[in-house]
Amino acid sequence: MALHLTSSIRGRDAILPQGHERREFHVRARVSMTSGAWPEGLVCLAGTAATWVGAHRSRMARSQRSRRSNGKTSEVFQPFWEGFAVQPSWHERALDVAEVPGAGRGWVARRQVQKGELLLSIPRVAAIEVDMDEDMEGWEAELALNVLRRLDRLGPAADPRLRQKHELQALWQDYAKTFPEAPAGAAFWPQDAIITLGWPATVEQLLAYSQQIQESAQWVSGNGNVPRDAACWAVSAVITRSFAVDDEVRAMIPLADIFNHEPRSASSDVHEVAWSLEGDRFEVHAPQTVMPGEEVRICYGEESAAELLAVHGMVLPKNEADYLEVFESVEDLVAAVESICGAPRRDRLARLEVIPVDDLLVRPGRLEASEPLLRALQAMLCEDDELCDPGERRLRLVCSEERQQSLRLEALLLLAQILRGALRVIQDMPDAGSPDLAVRYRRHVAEMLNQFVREANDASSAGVLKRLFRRKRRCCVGETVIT
Ligand SMILES: C[S@@+](CC[C@H](N)C(=O)[O-])C[C@H]1O[C@@H](n2cnc3c(N)ncnc32)[C@H](O)[C@@H]1O
Repeated sequence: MALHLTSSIRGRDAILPQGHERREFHVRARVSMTSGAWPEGLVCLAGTAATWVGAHRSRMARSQRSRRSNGKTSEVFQPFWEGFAVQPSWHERALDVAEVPGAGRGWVARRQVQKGELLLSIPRVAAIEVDMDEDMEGWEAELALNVLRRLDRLGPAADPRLRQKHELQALWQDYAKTFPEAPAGAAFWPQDAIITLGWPATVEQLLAYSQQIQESAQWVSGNGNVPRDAACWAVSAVITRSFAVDDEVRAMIPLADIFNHEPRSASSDVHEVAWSLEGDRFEVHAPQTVMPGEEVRICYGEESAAELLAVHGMVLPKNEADYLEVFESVEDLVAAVESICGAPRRDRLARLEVIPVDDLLVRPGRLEASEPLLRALQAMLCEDDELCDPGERRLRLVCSEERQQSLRLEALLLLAQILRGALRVIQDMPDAGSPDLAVRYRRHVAEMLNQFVREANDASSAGVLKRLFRRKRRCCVGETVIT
């Protein structure tokens, strides 16, 4: 049976420790931003990731992560490896636990590891699980309570039926001591700290997710009769260290939770399935070939910077799965275009509604990464008769090649103008009073916006020059597929 991350990775099988289900993250809560200084029409809300072609991590980056394993760190895990009956045997293992700067501990190759090689095989009985159907929300509460039960940490007034004796209880109690003592995710921050993240869509997502997490902690605290801190610890442990299995089960799997995250987009060719459930054992296979001393990382899912921050409290320098939600809906996009260009477009809304909200995102990297948003803008800017609806919820731009280029240029300049406004707001936010991670997140957002604006400037000056010097040629009718 294949295991997969329920909604973040579409159409592919994988098992990934993941902080939350994307659909849960998208619970919406209206936020009134304090600044009021956002460019008119720029409303940011949750959306989901669309695929895009991103750069793959370089050999250089991998070798920078190479770590000599410290024998002592690894040996701490020998009793767990043997006690949980992990295979292959401790002496035949391909990996060591090592300290990885900036990432806590991670699994490092003791020898060359071949892509697809079996790294860990863990009996299912060693895991702590919760059943999970498609619509189950708040799974983290149930799994956190199960963790506290397994650790025998329920309070005296908890329902006695929840008490559980398990053969691996003592081992789990020791194993759990290796977890971080306090939650690191921004979902546990107070509301005013979350607001300092600055980007409206992120703030909105985080506030909604934080509310869900707080409610889960409340439920765990009540049902387990444990202090709030203990409940938050357990919820944080399960959202940072559990694995989704076929949309049916969520599991804390000892030793498998030591793999660190490798951010990758859906289109990455190294985005291989690392996990499977074979019979009554969880298996982890190497997602790619790794040299001795290099860390083996797996992809937790297509997590944006905001999602990683919410769950894990980390802002990674490079994340090809990242995105920024610029418009909440096509209607917001229309409003932005109208307010900047002064051209009414509302009557086109019905036709434009086929554009998925997933397209209204800015992504890091070259302009091509944000192509769906640029195409949506072109559909907004063109004349009525240049837009063709061939049915099946598709839209096409049908006009001369030259006209298409000019529309693309217009779209680029318009989006750059909108993003420049957003950039100013982000950059003007004072660092004082914001958690360090919020400042890092805002810098990350500013960097992404700056990159887009730079690229747009370069592309538009190249485009203008091309048009100025273009020799007269016959215009042929071209087609651009919008959706
Ligand atoms: C599943 S655990 C991985 C093992 C963890 N490093 C440890 O020491 O126990 C997930 C946590 O590891 C850290 N982590 C995972 N991937 C990381 C990365 N690429 N960079 C920095 N920290 C990372 C985060 O703290 C995250 O919440």
